[in-house]
Amino acid sequence: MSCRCAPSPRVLLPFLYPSFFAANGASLTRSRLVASGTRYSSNSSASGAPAPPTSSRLNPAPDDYAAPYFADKAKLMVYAGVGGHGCISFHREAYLDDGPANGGDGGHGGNVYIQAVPGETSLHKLARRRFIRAGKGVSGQGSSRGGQKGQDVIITVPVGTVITELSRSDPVADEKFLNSRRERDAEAEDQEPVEEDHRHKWLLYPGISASEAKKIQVPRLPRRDRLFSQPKAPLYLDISRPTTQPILLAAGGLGGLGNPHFVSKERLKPMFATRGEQAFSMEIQLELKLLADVGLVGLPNAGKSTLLRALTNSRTRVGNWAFTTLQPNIGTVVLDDNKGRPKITSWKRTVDNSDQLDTFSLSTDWEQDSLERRTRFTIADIPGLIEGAHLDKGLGMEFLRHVERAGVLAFVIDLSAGNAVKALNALWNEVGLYAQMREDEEHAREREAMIDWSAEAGTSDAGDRWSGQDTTYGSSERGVTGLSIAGKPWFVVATKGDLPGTQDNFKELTGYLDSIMRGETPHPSGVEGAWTENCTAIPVSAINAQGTDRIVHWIVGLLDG
Ligand SMILES: Nc1nc2c(ncn2[C@@H]2O[C@H](COP(=O)(O)OP(=O)(O)OP(=O)(O)O)[C@@H](O)[C@H]2O)c(=O)[nH]1
Ligand SMILES: [Mg+2]
Repeated sequence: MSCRCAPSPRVLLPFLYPSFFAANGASLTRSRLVASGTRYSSNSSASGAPAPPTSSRLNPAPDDYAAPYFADKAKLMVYAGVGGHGCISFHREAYLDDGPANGGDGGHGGNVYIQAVPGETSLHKLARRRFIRAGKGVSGQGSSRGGQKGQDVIITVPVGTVITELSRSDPVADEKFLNSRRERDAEAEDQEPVEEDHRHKWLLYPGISASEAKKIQVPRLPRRDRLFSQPKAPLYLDISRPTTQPILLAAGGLGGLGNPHFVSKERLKPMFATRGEQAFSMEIQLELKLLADVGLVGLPNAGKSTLLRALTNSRTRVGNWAFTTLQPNIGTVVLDDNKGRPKITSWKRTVDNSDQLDTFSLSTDWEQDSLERRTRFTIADIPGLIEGAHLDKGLGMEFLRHVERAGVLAFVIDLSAGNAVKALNALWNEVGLYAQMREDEEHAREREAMIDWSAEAGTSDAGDRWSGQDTTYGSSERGVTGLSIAGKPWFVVATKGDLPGTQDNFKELTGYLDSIMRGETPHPSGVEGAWTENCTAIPVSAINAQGTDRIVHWIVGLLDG
């Protein structure tokens, strides 16, 4: 078992960090500590400063944690259902053995939808599945009985999921494209277009002989449009709010037509029906970007998880070694205990989109802002970053996407682990490189979206193929600038303030932050116009729950704007 943090010596905390002991209203964390059986007093005098206990909720044994299943990436092959075949049948009853055609139509194939629901928090269930298939349409039957429609499938994902199309196969669109090209070529050469052989799309009556089958003249295939049009390629959905209605990913194939559809004066007994349509399939990549209000960014072993435990009820793993946290953890700070008066009064902007069905675009004209009392906010603790994370050192930067959308960034710096200013600059450097990487990706995707890779590109019907589709597919977040992360409000949580010899480090850090606020020193990311308004450093001893109340108040102030 690895050693836990050693009990700190009795330091003169109230004199060194007066803000630990600033009166801040009711203590959120104190009550939890009392509940956990360990009593601390943040007003304890220097002489009575409690030594951290050997084991507590904030200094737990390395095996005292809860790790829910979590996956933030998944790749899926999505298959819509194929249509059921039409039926070739004739009415029969006593004394009428050769009645009229009565074959039923095939059922349409099932569709695949995607929907973001608030209860979901991870993609781990989808990450284990490679394929999602909607139901096939059932073939039609005699006595004009139509086949049942294939079962639709709804993929439920957490809010904050980004869906990117990797590839698609649409047999119907491909065939349409080939037909139009054939017609164009024939027109260019001033010839009659060669009729396409549609025989493979027909079903012939099984009772007829091969020679009879050869003689059968099938009519032209009726022109039919899919009930639902496919989203425009390449699909890119950024679902940052719960979707009130599922979003279509893959439309099922049309059911085949039964033989009564082909009855005519000349052909009273059609011995054929059409087959069900082939279905659309698409490979998609799902990427979850957790939507926390606050993101904790820090070097490994800085004390991020201990801080999360001190601020919330989270039971994330804490250990005295680097990379204790291997996957993001989310904790919730409850501001309103629902027992009457809220502990802290805070307001948040909400968007009223109740009339809208497709609510996945980030900003549109119909949005109406309104104020709502904030009763809680969430904090994301991610694995530690190290210098050179952008070169894939340590766990790399991939977890930074979970704080990319956070309203506020909290840089957690260990005051006992070397120069705090250097650590802060190293973190901002990695965050800045990450932001740049994301912007490059966005630009590449924008360029990609401008090129129509579909088989129908350049044909006249390429436009109307997608015409029924809502244009809000795709993210309005595109075109982010260098301020996407550097423009966010941020502050520093200077942890492990209880350890001796950390005061000078803290002083240097506050001096550095003051000079940033005064504009004498550039923002640590080096981005022009970055947020430098109120970047403070809050000293805490998370292991003793000292100074953590101030963080809650500070965050609420930043979130309220
Ligand atoms: N003395 C003291 N020790 C602390 C404090 N906060 C955290 N620690 C200790 O620092 C060690 C690392 O804490 P963690 O919370 O696991 O650090 P982390 O930043 O989450 O680490 P990774 O998940 O590896 O990135 C543990 O042994 C904690 O007990 C503090 O305020 N004071
Ligand atoms: Mg951790």
